[in-house]
Amino acid sequence: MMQQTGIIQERYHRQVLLKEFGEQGQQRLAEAKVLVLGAGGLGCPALLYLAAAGVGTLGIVDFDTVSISNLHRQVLYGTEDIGQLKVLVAEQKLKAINPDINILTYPAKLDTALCLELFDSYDIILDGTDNFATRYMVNDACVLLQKPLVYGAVSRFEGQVAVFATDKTAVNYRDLFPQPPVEGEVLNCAEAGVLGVLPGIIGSMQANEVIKWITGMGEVLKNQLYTYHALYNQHMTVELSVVEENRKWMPKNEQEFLSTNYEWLCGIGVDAKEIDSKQLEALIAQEKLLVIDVREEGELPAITGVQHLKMPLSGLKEQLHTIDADTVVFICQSGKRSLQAANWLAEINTRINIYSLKGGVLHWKTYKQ
Ligand SMILES: Nc1ncnc2c1ncn2[C@@H]1O[C@H](COP(=O)(O)OP(=O)(O)OP(=O)(O)O)[C@@H](O)[C@H]1O
Repeated sequence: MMQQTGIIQERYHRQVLLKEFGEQGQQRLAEAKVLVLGAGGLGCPALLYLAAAGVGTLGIVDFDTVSISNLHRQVLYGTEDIGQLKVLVAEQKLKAINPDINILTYPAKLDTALCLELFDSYDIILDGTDNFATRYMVNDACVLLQKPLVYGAVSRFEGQVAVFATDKTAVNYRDLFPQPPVEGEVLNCAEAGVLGVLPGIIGSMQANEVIKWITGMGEVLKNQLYTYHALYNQHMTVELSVVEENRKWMPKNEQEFLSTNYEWLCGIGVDAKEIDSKQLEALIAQEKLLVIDVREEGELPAITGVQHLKMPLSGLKEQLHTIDADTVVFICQSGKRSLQAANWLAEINTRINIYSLKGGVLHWKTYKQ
């Protein structure tokens, strides 16, 4: 036991030497539980440094397997790992670096239910994922569960880092980016490219923020956004503040969170927001469905058999902010105006599940006969 303690002391000797860190810092790391989301470009360097530094428990979530185009930046993997699950290779490599820590792997695609299941048992979350749907979801889960979140992102030669803390004055991802970008506006690494070393820098910075948060050393990037440009060595720290207006569509409780479709609100599957009459009948059987008829006054046939609101398309834009329900279905005569209405609401609302009835009332009436 004495000998093992000696080896452990030697392993961490150079960081324990730092008076700001010391034995207390090492102890705090050993007791900490850190969850890393995504074992890709950002997750790999972050995991390497967190494991090497002696974080007691590391959780890793990723559903993906290693591919050859990952290898220039995902430094935990080698050519022989192609085709293997990232979390399993990562676990093996990290264990070889530091056998004294616990590693828990989750080979799954993170969704709302998994966020609620996992986040609670960790002290801090590091987001190394690469898509907007996951970032908004992770942010909202961390706000709901009061978990600190270390955010990072890279594209081409630029990267950014921020820490979303848990107190009332703390900024979160929605203050920074109120709306997901429209489809195609921001390209991911696979489309835009990325210099391999950049996620190395940004992921390492995320690990540094985690270590500072846990040990209490220095200052974390709370209410600040750090940006870095690798080509010109330009960097900037911007002060951020809470923007209440940006938060109005955030889920207010776990139930609302679970019923939010993050992929859909980020424009993934936007074309699928039309439903047919059969799907509408199934939705009507559910509670909290709001049906809105966007035809103008006096248009026939009338909608019967389901409670609904009348909001003619001509005045709808002014009324959009009053719409509040888990699920809304817009209906018009043939399905064109209702699709327009659904798009308008989707632009300003990131929480409601919004649908348009394909074929409109005419199709629905025929279906019911
Ligand atoms: N919802 C999610 N649940 C679990 N893992 C996720 C989720 N979203 C993204 N990831 C993981 O985050 C990692 C992000 O890594 P990175 O940005 O380097 O891109 P990549 O998907 O590995 O590669 P490329 O974009 O070049 O195909 C990936 O390993 C991906 O599988």
